[in-house]
Amino acid sequence: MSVAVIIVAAGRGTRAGEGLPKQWRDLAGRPVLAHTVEAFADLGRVIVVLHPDDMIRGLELLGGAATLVAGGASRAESVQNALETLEGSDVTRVLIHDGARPLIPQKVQQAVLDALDTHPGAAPALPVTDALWRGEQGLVAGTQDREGLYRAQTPQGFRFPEILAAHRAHPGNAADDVEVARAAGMAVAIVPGHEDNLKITYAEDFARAEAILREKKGSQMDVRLGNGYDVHAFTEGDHVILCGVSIPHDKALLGHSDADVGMHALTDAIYGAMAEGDIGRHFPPSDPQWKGAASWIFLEHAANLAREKGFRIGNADVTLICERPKVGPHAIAMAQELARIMNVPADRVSVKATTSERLGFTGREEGIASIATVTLIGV
Ligand SMILES: Nc1ccn([C@@H]2O[C@H](COP(=O)(O)OP(=O)(O)OP(=O)(O)O)[C@@H](O)[C@H]2O)c(=O)n1
Ligand SMILES: C[C@](O)(CO)[C@H](O)COP(=O)(O)O
Repeated sequence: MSVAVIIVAAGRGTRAGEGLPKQWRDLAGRPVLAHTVEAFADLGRVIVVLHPDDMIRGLELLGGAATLVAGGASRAESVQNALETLEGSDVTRVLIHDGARPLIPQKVQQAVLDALDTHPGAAPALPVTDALWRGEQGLVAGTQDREGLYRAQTPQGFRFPEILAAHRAHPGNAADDVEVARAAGMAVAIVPGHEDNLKITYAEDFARAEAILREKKGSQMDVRLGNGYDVHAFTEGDHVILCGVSIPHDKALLGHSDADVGMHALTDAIYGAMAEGDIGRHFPPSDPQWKGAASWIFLEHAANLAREKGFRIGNADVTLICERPKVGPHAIAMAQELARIMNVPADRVSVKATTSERLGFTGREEGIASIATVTLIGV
């Protein structure tokens, strides 16, 4: 079973008022959309549907953490655009989620996926608990029986071929994908939703979402800090590889692997935060299979191990210490490459450089040193 998650975020958020569309506004220090994407990081392939005007912003925020697709004029069109990109893939199930629901609990995602074992569609919802009235001109004009009424949430999950066919057949203007699925005759199971899974719709919803996040973080805080340090000496050559980026230079770095000193420091920082030793413990230099190895193998292993142990990478900060080559022009590409390998949003990774004022071995250009710091956050 291969799962894809479609996060629709191509709307303009008009009801949330003026300013940036709600998915790009700040929620506890990061854009709403960064929270939403991160909530699905462990599930499978993530596709984010964006307004065509937002594609560059999306690339900067999400880097390699998601595939970006341009949205349409309605939510249903946006969803269909994403579904079409999956045709011919190995995806068998899709979860379709509002980018504006950043606090989606993992147990709700799992309940939807589990229900797809027995139903072609499944979606979370909460029973209506308040009394319902009809109103006219500010007066109560009657009551409405609430028996059997639910407040619909996302992610709404479906078997892939059926929902693609349903969207293709639908005339448009559906409130959600359950409506599209039902129009095609698909049975959709209701699974328990969650009060935290609010859809940010109006400006005041941001304060509610912040409060929920604060409460969650307070009760779950398990933050680990790791540091890493590495040095590689120069040898003859015509380029160096730093944080996954190849830079022409009049020397190369000497090492058992590709000598990517920045990536090694970062990898050791992740292992360190988990008290899991260092690269040498997981990839012994005595083992010939790692000779000349690309360092992304080490970094990816450390990041995956962190995830397996129940952590997400909060942020990573790498400093390269050298007189030459100049790192500045490559720093953004380096940070994006590290983010892609670790599968974290690009705004959580920093690469910077300093000289040592011509002092010491780095000052004499005998080699390059690197230090890295990382936080791991228990989830
Ligand atoms: N053409 C559209 C319209 C909506 N959405 C997405 O569908 C989700 C639910 O829609 P809603 O909350 O109504 O968002 P907006 O359409 O942005 O809000 P508004 O109606 O206030 O403008 C949002 O994540 C929104 O970005 C989308 O991807 N494409
Ligand atoms: C899909 C949805 O979130 C279900 O509650 C909702 O229908 C989409 O948002 P809107 O406010 O109805 O546009």
